[in-house]
Amino acid sequence: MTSAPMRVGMIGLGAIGQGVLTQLAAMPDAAVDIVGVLVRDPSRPRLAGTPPVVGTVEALLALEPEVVVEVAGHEALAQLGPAVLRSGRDLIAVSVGALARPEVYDSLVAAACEGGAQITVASGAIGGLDAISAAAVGGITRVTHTTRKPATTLLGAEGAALTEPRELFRGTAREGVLEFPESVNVAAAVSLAGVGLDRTELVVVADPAITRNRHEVVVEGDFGSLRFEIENVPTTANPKTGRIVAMSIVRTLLRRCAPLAIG
Ligand SMILES: NC(=O)C1=CN([C@@H]2O[C@H](COP(=O)(O)OP(=O)(O)OC[C@H]3O[C@@H](n4cnc5c(N)ncnc54)[C@H](O)[C@@H]3O)[C@@H](O)[C@H]2O)C=CC1
Ligand SMILES: O=C([O-])CC(=O)C(=O)O
Repeated sequence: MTSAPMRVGMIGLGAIGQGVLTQLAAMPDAAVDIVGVLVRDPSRPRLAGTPPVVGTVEALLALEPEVVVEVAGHEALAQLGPAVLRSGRDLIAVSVGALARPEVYDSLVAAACEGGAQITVASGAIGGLDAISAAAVGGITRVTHTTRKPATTLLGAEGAALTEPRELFRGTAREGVLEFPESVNVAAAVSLAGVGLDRTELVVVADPAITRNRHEVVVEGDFGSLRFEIENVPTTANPKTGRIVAMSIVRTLLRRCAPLAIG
């Protein structure tokens, strides 16, 4: 017996959104149907094969997705996420740095409780969230997260003149994810898995010698210690964003209906 494909709505059709469509197109056996995508301008011509586009969250929910994916940025998650959750649909989010604003955190959690729905933070450009959240059960003493991206990615034209790495930020994850809303959402994910946004130490470095987006996380606690490093190939559409982010969305969707779920 085959079950009906999972009905998925998506908010945003930029580097990650297009990446999700491309990955799914290469997986014809994946039982995932993107029933609609919320975009800023639905009248704009789209590539052949693009799912139906809509211009409001109400129109997206009218397409009856069972789950909605947010890949559109902090403001979109803050403004549109509550309506999705209140309608009873689960929300898979990547712009998780938005939760550093207490009022956004509170409104998303309240809407999830009201709708009986769940917010899942996709692993996005990072990994190890499962181990960090397990370690948090026993007690974590310290978490440091260092993000290095190519200098031009973080500084634009000014970065081209850099001859050595420049530290752009050192402080709490809460401050950093709001200062770099398109570059270190991963630090918010690590924080929420571990010791929270105020106790997670974040460093952001613009590095003229690298071509990939690097994240390094070190955790110490009762469990022992953990060191996680990843070097992400940037997407062509948005060099701040690694290719793996779209892959993580597809993986999160497939996990929802898999008989065996890993991690
Ligand atoms: N957790 C993670 O690992 C990562 C999270 N991100 C987050 O994902 C966001 C999206 O990343 P990309 O796709 O690379 O950005 P992008 O800039 O390529 O695409 C974002 C798209 O969302 C659309 N959009 C924005 N607000 C919207 C709204 N209210 N309604 C409909 N569409 C809207 C924009 O028009 C744009 O097409 C980033 O801003 C960042 O916050 C990005 C990379 C990694
Ligand atoms: O793709 C990455 O390297 C991470 C990123 O932009 C983010 O966390 O916002």
